[in-house]
Formats: sequence, C-alpha cells, structure tokens
Amino acid sequence: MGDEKKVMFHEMELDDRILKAISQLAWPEPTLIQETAIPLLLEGKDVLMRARTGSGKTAAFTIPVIQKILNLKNTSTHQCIRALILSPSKELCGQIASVIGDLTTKCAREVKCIDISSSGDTQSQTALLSDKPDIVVGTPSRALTHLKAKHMKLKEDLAVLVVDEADLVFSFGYEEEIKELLGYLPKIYQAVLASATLSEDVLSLKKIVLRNPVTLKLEEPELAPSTQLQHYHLFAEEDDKAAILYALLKLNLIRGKSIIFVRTVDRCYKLKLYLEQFKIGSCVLNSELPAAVRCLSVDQFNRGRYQIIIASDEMALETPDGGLVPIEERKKKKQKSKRKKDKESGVSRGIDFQHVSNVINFDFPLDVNSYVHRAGRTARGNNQGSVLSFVSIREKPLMEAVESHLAKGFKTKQVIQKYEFALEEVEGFRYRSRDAWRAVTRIAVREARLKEIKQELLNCKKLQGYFEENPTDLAALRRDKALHTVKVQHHLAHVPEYLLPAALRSEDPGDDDQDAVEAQAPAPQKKRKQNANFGSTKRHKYQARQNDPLKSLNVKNKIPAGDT
Ligand SMILES: Nc1ncnc2c1ncn2[C@@H]1O[C@H](COP(=O)(O)OP(=O)(O)OP(=O)(O)O)[C@@H](O)[C@H]1O
Repeated sequence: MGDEKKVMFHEMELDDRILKAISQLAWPEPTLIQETAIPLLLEGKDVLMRARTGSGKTAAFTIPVIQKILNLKNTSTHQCIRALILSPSKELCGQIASVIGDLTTKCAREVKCIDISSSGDTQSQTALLSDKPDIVVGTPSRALTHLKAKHMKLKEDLAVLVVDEADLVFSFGYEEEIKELLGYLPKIYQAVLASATLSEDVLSLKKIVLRNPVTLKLEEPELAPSTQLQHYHLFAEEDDKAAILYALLKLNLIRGKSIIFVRTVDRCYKLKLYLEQFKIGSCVLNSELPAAVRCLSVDQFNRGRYQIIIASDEMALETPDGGLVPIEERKKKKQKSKRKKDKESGVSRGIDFQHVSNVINFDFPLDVNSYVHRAGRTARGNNQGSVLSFVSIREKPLMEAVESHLAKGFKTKQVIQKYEFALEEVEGFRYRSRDAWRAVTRIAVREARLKEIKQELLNCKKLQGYFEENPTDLAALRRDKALHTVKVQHHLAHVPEYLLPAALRSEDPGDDDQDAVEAQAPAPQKKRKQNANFGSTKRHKYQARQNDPLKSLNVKNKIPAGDT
C-alpha cells in the first residue's frame, strides 16, 4: 500500500447499519486485508485472499456478504439462501456465525444466518433451513448432507460462496465433498477463498472454485511483527521442561492467559495432572473431546474463566519412552488407529482465542506450518503476545527450520531469541517437580480421560433430562469404582521461601501473588517488616515486570526478557 492514504470503513460505501455494528465492535479502522479485499468483493470480483493468521480475514469476507444481501433486498423481496460459507471445523463455523451476528446487530431482521456445522441436530437445522436464511455457514460435509437431502436448494439463487481456511479443506479430507457440492450451485456466483497460506492445496482449490480471480497475497510476514509478537526458545529435556514450566508459573514469570501446546492427547492430561498437584488449574482441549465441549472451553477461556489451556494439535504418536514415532511410521499408524478423532476439529487452526498473552510450546511443533498456526493464537488483532518454545536436543533441527523460515519472512537474521533461565537457581523446584511428574502414570492419565468423559456426559443437558426420567441409569454410571487420579499434596500448592531463587527472595510478590508464592511459616511481624522495607523503586520495578507477559528468569541480572 506504500504511502497511499488508508481507506476507512466509512469510505467503503457500506450500509449505515453495518458501520454502526463495526463501531460497536470498537474496530477503529480496517486491517490491511479488510482494506484491500472489501472494495474488490463489493465490486463482485472472485477473490483469493492470503493474509496472516489473526489479520481479520473473517470480517474481510463477511462484511461484503452482508452488504450484498442488503443490496439484493432493496431490489427483491424474494427470500432465499444467498450466501454459503464453508469452513473445515465446527469451531470455525461457530466463530464465523458469531462474527456475522456481531456485524448484523443493527439489521438482524433483514439478514438471517444459521450455522449447520453441528451433526447432532439435523432435524432442527432442517426446520431452520426451510425458512431459507440469507446466510448458511457449515462444514462441507454438513452442507452436502443437507443439499443431498434437499433441505436446502442453492441452484437458483446463491450469490456468494466462501471457503474459509482453504488450505485445510483438502487435508481435512473434504476434496470430494467440495467437488460434489459444486454440482448443486448455480452457473454464476461470486466465489471467495480465504487462507493463511498459499499452499499447493489452496492453488488446486482455486482452480476448482474460482473464475478469473484477483489474488490478494499481502506482502507481510505470516506472523505479527516483532514489536507485537516476540519469540523465545529455551533448551530443555523432558524432566527439566516440567520443572521450568512449574517455576515459570509459580514465580509469575508468565503473566496473563496462556495456551500450552503438547504433542499428544495423553500428554494434555499428563501435564494437567502434573500442574494440578501444584494447584495450578488448567483446561484441556483436543480433537477427541466432543465439539460442544470444545466450543464451551474456548468460550469460557475467552471470557476469562481459566488462564491456561493445554492443547494438542498434532496427530503425533509417542514411543513408550516418550519419544516421537518417525513420520513415515506415524502416517501408517494414523491410518490404522481406531481411536475416534473428530476430523472437523483443529485446535491451533483459525480459532480466535482472545487476549492470549503467551503460547508455550511445551513440545515443539512437528513442522513450520504448525509453529506458525500455534503462534498465531496470540498477538491477534492489535494485541501483544509471546511464544516460548521448549526445545530438546532432538527437536533442535525443527527449531532451526522454523527460525530460518521466520527470518526469511521478517528479512532479519534472528527471530527466536534465547530465553534466559537459570535452572540451577531453582534446584528445589526441580526436585519437587521430578516426583510430581513421575506420579502421573499412564494409568492416572487413562483414568483422568475416562473421568472427563463421564463428567461431560453428566454435564450434557440432553442427558440430564434423560437421567431425571431414568435415575437408575444415572446411579449405574456413578456407581463405577472411584478413579485413582494423582494424589494432590496440599503443601505443593505453595512455594516456600527457601525454594525461591536468591534474587527473588527479597521481593514482595504483592497481594495477588500471596496464594502462589508464600513463605512456609511467615511470622506475621516479620512479614510486615519485609513489606515496609519494600521500597518504592523496588515496587516500581516489580510492577513493571508484572505488565510484560513473559519475563526472563535471568535471576543473576534480573533482566526482563524484552531487554535481552
Ligand atoms: N478492523 C479490526 N480492528 C480491530 N480488531 C479486528 C478488526 N478486524 C478483526 N479484528 C479482530 O481480530 C481478531 C482476528 O480476526 P480473525 O479471526 O478474523 O482473523 P483471521 O485472519 O481469520 O485469522 P485465522 O487465519 O487464524 O483464522 C478477532 O478477535 C477480531 O475481532
């Protein structure tokens, strides 16, 4: 865009009702992709938009769709489905429908949208589809199911087709469904593809779906700039990773909401049970959980109910010693695996986790793409964020590949900085951690997974009704033998003074930290005296540290990470 003047929303000839909704969302100006794509889409062009994750692509295609529907409604009273928006996962469909809801608050009667991605309630969706809502959002398979069953007809009136997260459509196995679905569409309609990458798959999809498209490939790196998103790495092997994470959380060196990524579903539970022993609460998110539970977890996290999500986004497999199965074997095992995974789920892809300060790669991602998508869960919109990756010797080549990829994009030598952490200063943490990590056995993990499934069954509203009518079935479910989860030792919730690194001992953690960092048996008077000694300069420094999401534990120098 160079020095050209920025085009604002009110200069795009958008309906007043859309402009009011945008101002309610407190979006001061369009993002780069919105500024570029909205005018082209309003002109009626087919567009392939490639813009970095978190750059606002959803509104870039939903605003013109809504505008187009309002225009058509000015000339015709005929009610029909005008736009079909496809996205590969239920979570993403839910998000798109929610953005449309936000943008149509002032014209909700004129523009109706439904989300048909959930596979559970075909009947109610059929009823809603019979009202011919203006916009239908769904996964390709759900859309095809309804088209085949003639619950919706698009042949006559469809005006716009959007495929979001286009780079995932083939890898989620939707190629055939998309091809078949195109047979149910009219000869002429406007088509849009949105993607964070321009992969081979996107280019193939482009050939199938778009005609003479404008390709918007924004000249910007895949991730937010270093002024907004910082990348750190820390070399550590398995036992130490757990100890470091425990120390970082308990010493409040990680502030704000965090997503911790691990390699497998089992490791999600292993880490959750490990942290539980120190009274650090977290919520698990992975593709094996029912879609409704995943959506609820993201929603509650976004509302601030929990600070930590532990997620697995890989279809990775573990060897008995915790190592990684080589990629070729992984592919074979994946094909054989009978364990039910929801193909319409992708934790690190496109989900708009809001106000995430830190992404922590407890296990390093298996490829560059995965790193980019995990990192894209933070620093979204205009927010700040950091990525901290734990890297084992085995994972070093993967990190180097990510580093050289990012460095190319940012045209710089080094993107991933070294995170200063003096592990020897927190030897006591290591000692406690080792026992806690080992206490989480495979059996404890299996039982935790079982327990969670049972809890979800009990939480499920539909089943609650059923259980009210059939109390003996509920009793049967509850009568199962008690679960042997890892025993929580209450003293582990607190960090005694002697465990603190010397440099942090004199610092008063402040009121909000008293639960986390507490002297073992502080004499009340002594404590008051310490507080009195905690001078304004120290407090000032301490508070400055509080504001940064990720702090370096270079306890000798106490240098904040941002300054290294
Ligand atoms: N013009 C704007 N100003 C400020 N914030 C915005 C604007 N447009 C969108 N956002 C916010 O930016 C965040 C990211 O938007 P969105 O989810 O659409 O990104 P995306 O490009 O689709 O990302 P992904 O590729 O990961 O799906 C959202 O929280 C959204 O509310």
